[in-house]
Amino acid sequence: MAYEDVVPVSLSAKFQGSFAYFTVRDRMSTILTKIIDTIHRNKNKFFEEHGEEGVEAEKRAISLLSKLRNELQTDKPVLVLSDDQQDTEEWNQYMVRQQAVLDGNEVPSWFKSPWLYVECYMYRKVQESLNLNPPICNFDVFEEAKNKSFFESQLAIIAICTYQQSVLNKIEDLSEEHILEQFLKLLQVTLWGNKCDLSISAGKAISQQCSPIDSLEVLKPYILVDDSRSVWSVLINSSSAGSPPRVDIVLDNAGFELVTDLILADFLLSSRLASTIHFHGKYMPWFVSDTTKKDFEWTIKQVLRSNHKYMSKCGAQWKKYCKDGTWTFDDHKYWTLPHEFCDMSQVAPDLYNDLQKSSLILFKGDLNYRKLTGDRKWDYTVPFQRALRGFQPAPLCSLRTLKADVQVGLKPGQGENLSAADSNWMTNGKYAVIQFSSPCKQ
Ligand SMILES: O=P(O)(O)OC[C@@]1(O)O[C@H](CO)[C@@H](O)[C@@H]1O
Ligand SMILES: [Mn+2]
Repeated sequence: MAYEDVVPVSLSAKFQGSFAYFTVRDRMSTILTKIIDTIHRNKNKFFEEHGEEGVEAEKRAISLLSKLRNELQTDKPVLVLSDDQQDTEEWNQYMVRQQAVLDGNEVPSWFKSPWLYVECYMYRKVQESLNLNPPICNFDVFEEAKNKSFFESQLAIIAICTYQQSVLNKIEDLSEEHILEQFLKLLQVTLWGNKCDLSISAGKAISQQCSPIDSLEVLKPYILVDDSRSVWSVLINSSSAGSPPRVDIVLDNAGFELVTDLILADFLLSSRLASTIHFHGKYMPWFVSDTTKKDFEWTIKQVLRSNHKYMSKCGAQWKKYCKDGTWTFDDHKYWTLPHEFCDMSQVAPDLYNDLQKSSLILFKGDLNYRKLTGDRKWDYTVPFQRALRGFQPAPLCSLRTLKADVQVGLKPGQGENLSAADSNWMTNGKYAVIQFSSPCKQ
């Protein structure tokens, strides 16, 4: 690869006092404690479903997770996976590669290895502790928290569904300029929806309480890079060329954020800016609030079942899209591997080839941004495209609120000014980017 020569180091807990260090030290072990607690609280459910075998499985899973938490807290080496799943071998090979990049006598461990790797590894190990205990292997340890955050955002969901129906009612009469205006609004709604992730708060409920449309103007100054016009150009150029494009959305969190993604997807179809939407989600519970297939289907069902007229109208339309194939959902295993996205064409060529058929890929959220940029110590002014290191299956855009200390594509001095004004600007979720990259620009 042409760029391979100068790649900055990975963020890691080995940099004491860094955000990665505090995440590995505090947030990740809190999350493990909550998981242990959740499994324990569900003991009766396991007994009802599987009898004594379910209770035994609960005990064994908890013992594996306690061991894992202890290994994390004492910076023990990371261990091979032994649950014999489709991705087990891939994970173990990745560990061997991590070993190879360390000094001869060091082994990959929680505080020495790249943060991206060990954080993904923790969620995969949680799944392993369940996989090794078959009666409870399909238990989603985060389901309760995800569903709770959906219900706690009810008012905001009603507000956005009501707004959506008012736009859709008049959509046939809207000029291109008005469609653009609505598009920009809904892109920002889905952007700020990314504030609602449950991993940064170590599982503590975060919901959207007020009307998302009303806050857009106030939030605008916090968008550090806004390439939304380039995103618009891709859509409008392909649709005026006669074929409304396929748009892919690489989802992040369930709950309010997912609803905002579905609202945008619906709008793109209703305004004929897109002809199909391909959603991508997680194959296993991931980073607390990430969307699995079950969450995706559950959310649409809940919206459809609502007593609120406009909310259920949205749900009915979304169900129809799923049924007739206008919306598809894919949970490729690559999204729950620890790789930077620049590895995708080699590690998962099937997924890369599929994404190449898209006209526009929207990447939601912070973890996707970390994987797009490799979670490395880039200078703030490095162009986004450079940080992608050749990952460009199609025009793509990251919609992300900043919750990790990696940021590229800023103007000279912009990062320094932000640091002077707000020392936590990269991690407090107050700021956001709409960052675009297109193969044509290469
Ligand atoms: O991808 P998301 O949901 O926007 O954020 C996930 C996330 O909160 O998890 C990590 C903390 O554990 C952060 O690096 C990251 O911001
Ligand atoms: Mn997430």
